[in-house]
Amino acid sequence: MNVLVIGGGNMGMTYAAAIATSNFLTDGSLMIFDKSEEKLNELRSKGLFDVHDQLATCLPKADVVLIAVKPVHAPGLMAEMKPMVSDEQLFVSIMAGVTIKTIRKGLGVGKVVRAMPNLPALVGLGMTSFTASEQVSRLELAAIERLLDTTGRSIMLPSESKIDASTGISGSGPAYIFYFMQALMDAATKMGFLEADARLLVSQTFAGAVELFNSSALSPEDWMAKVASKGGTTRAALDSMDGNNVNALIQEAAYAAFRRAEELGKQSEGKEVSHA
Ligand SMILES: NC(=O)C1=CN([C@@H]2O[C@H](COP(=O)(O)OP(=O)(O)OC[C@H]3O[C@@H](n4cnc5c(N)ncnc54)[C@H](OP(=O)(O)O)[C@@H]3O)[C@@H](O)[C@H]2O)C=CC1
Ligand SMILES: O=C(O)[C@@H]1CCC=N1
Repeated sequence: MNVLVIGGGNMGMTYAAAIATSNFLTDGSLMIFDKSEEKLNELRSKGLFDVHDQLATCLPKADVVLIAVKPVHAPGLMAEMKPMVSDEQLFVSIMAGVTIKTIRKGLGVGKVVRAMPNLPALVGLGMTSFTASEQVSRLELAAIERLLDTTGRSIMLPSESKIDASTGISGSGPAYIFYFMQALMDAATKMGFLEADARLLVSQTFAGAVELFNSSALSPEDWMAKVASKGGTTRAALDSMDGNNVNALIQEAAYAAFRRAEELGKQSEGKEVSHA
């Protein structure tokens, strides 16, 4: 199988490197295409893949094409790709808010997988959700799942609406965690800790809590109860968060991302977006 990654930015480079260093490709080649000379030099210096600066030299040879450019570049890229693609090829897009319908129409093809990864893919701990057009076979889906899993874990979802929902949870989710980390670091700094110490206190606390959570089937609420003693410090903090409706506010934020993903999808299809 020949795989082509289009766009060698954060995500494209991450996927290409993960595929290259995994045992995903037992035969065929891994190609990567970008337009910027600086990016091309960086890609070449890795020595991991076959780097192309022309679509014509790589696109027709690809069995699977992973599209990893920014959504704003999608229309121009698809117009350039269209004369060189065939219905046998399978297209995997990780572009946020670009629907399968838009890609099928833009490229004039049938087999499209839409995936929503997240940034921890950079360190092999990504969470990717994906769904596919009905033209993609079970065998092809299994291969795509293995490809996505080179950057962490993946989950297949039944619809694009669920992809939009997962964008509000796992796609944008790392930023919510960083938000919480920043708030705790700000508190630590106010309490007089040096920034390096604040960073250690916060990062080890997050890492330890996640490790604990993954060590059993207990819910976050079960774990909260284990940390909090009656009348103790944790109860004081949790009561403060409950009093300020923090749970509901976090849910509202996740829904804001979900709604924005839906809006972007509609815009990619040229539909009006109502802000009612
Ligand atoms: N970052 C994240 O957490 C997540 C990102 N995504 C999605 O991943 C996609 C890629 O994001 P990211 O890697 O951060 O973006 P980057 O801007 O880092 O990478 C995109 C790359 O594609 C290049 N490019 C632009 N147009 C073309 C073209 N026509 N042909 C070839 N290459 C082109 C860009 O070059 P140049 O810089 O010169 O424009 C750049 O090198 C986006 O669609 C985003 O929605 C999805 C989930 C999470
Ligand atoms: O913010 C965004 O639009 C993209 C999608 C999920 C993460 N980053």
